[in-house]
Amino acid sequence: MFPETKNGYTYEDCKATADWLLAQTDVRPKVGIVCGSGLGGLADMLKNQVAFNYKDIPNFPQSTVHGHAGRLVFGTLKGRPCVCMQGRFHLYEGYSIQKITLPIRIFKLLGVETVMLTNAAGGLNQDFKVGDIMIIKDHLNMPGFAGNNPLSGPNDERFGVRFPCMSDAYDRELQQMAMDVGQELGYGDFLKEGVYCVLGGPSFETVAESRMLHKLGADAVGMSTAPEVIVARHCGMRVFALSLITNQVVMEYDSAEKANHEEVLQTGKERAEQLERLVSTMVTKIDQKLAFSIVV
Ligand SMILES: O=P(O)(O)O[C@@H]1C[C@H](O)[C@@H](CO)O1
Ligand SMILES: Nc1nc2[nH]cnc2c(=O)[nH]1
Repeated sequence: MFPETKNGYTYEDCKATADWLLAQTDVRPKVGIVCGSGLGGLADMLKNQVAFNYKDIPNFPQSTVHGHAGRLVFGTLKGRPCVCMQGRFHLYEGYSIQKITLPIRIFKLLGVETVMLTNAAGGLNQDFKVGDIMIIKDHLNMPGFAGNNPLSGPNDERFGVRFPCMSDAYDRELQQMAMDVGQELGYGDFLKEGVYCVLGGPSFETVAESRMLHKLGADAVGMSTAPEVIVARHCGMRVFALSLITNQVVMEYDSAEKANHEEVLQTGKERAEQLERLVSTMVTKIDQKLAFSIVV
């Protein structure tokens, strides 16, 4: 059976969860990280961990997907206080769009200022290869086109405005920082940028759908991230996101390739180390930048 779905969480629901967490850890995170399919190793990098299983956190959904451990981990990444979702929620798990994005509002109430999201995605851009890391510069929110937006329903101004702007959703300074860090780390050959398209899943795309998405300007397709980004921007957090291109989307009828979750997880394993180094190096630079802006 599908997990329980609740349509809408109040500010008080989110605050109760955030306060429950804050009472059990001294970590006061400034950066919140969401790990995509097979990319949960990032959370293991945190030192001085205080970790919670999702099933023990009030109001939290449960992870049901292989490759999503279902733990919220507080700790320090290279000395910087962070909180990390080792596993995210997806629409296809049967949760409401408000429920899959609930942790982002909890991030906000924990004091997070910058959200960094990773995901596994299929490559539509013909110049992309499996193993490329795509810095997301924009998204196509297909569920939103059909009226399924995480901000649907009553708006609570304590989170943000009724009609938030999304033309600057992905922080341009952080995109540039990722490019610079990637170059420094020698990732130039496999670091790309592009537009991410979210679909509801869980079925992968037909050939006709993939061709359509490519024509619409999508470089990669997945089943997450955009709803989280909308909620993060609504409540004023900075956003950085990247996709690991885990498979090439099938665009030809005579192709023998078949998309599958095992390939997605396998590619995650092969690129995990580089991806973790990119994100963790950025965290140290974001922190320096914040410290600098406070001094100035
Ligand atoms: O959580 P992400 O977006 O990384 O997960 C992707 C989309 C599906 O959940 C799964 C398909 O293999 O990977
Ligand atoms: N929709 C979708 N999600 C993915 N996640 C990882 N690969 C893919 C893909 O090819 N399509």
